[in-house]
Amino acid sequence: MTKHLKKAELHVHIEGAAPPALAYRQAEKYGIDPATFIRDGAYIWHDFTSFITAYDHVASVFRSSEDYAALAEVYLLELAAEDTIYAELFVSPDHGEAVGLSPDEYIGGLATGMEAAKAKTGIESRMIIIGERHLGPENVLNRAKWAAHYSHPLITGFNMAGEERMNRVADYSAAFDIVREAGLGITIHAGELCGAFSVADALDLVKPSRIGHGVRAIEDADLVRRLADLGTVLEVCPGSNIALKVFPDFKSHPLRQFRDAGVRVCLNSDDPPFFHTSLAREYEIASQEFGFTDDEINAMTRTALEAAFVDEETRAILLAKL
Ligand SMILES: Nc1ncnc2[nH]cnc12
Ligand SMILES: [Zn+2]
Repeated sequence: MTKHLKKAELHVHIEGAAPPALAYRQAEKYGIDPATFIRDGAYIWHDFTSFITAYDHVASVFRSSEDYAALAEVYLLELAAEDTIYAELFVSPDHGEAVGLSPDEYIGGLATGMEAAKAKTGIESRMIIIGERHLGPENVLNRAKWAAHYSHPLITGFNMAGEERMNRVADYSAAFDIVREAGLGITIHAGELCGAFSVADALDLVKPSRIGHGVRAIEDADLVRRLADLGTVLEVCPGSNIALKVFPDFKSHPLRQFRDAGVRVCLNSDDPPFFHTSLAREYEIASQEFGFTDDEINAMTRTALEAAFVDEETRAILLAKL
């Protein structure tokens, strides 16, 4: 049982964490037919492309600062109730802009929810700005320029998510140069839909301290050694990988191989209700499906806190809670 273990989440997309019941109520509030993306209390999708479409539908029913405050608070309270002490939320101002919310309104709403959850439970959280790869290099570059100049104490990092099969990492490297120069922490989705070359591109051109997923690096033994030598942290999301058919089952999933090869790994939930999971369930999967002991799982949580995009004082407080 991993219920009692302290937990940390470094890889969760905020709109992807919306409980279907909340998204349903939001749709009704704005006169949108929820049947286009929710059936029998679950989100409707069948592959990565339809997942992204469903994700965009869910995002489109959050239309005000208050909606985003409620979403962040509901999700963080859920995490805190499962002994989570720290969470980084991937936030995408492009989704706010798609429904007419300015970045100020979008970020301000999320920050209100994060502060409310901290006041109620003590859970610490930060925001990581997402550039959506499928919106194209120019869009991601503009988002990076915006992130580099938008100073907010809860925004501490930059990430690129979205359709990995579109373009190459090289097309986006200028965006990462800008946010690196601005002092933001850097992580990037790679090695999820594309193979080892995508992780190698990320290491060569983006030099991230963490990689979202990264799991298909397992296809290249030299690359696995390189990840171990560099100390790059993989934000592993086993439930997501199985749901999206990156691997057919947990037996084929390389989490243990990475850990045994000395690659730094931590456990994450990605878009929990889409993949019928939660952070607590990912911890349980690590125990039940991968056979990790409590000590081994605690070591992954420690890795997450060591790799978190927080100031050193906050990191020391979080590590002391473990
Ligand atoms: N698993 C995932 N991969 C890439 N982009 C995403 N956006 C939300 N979830 C994602
Ligand atoms: Zn992700």
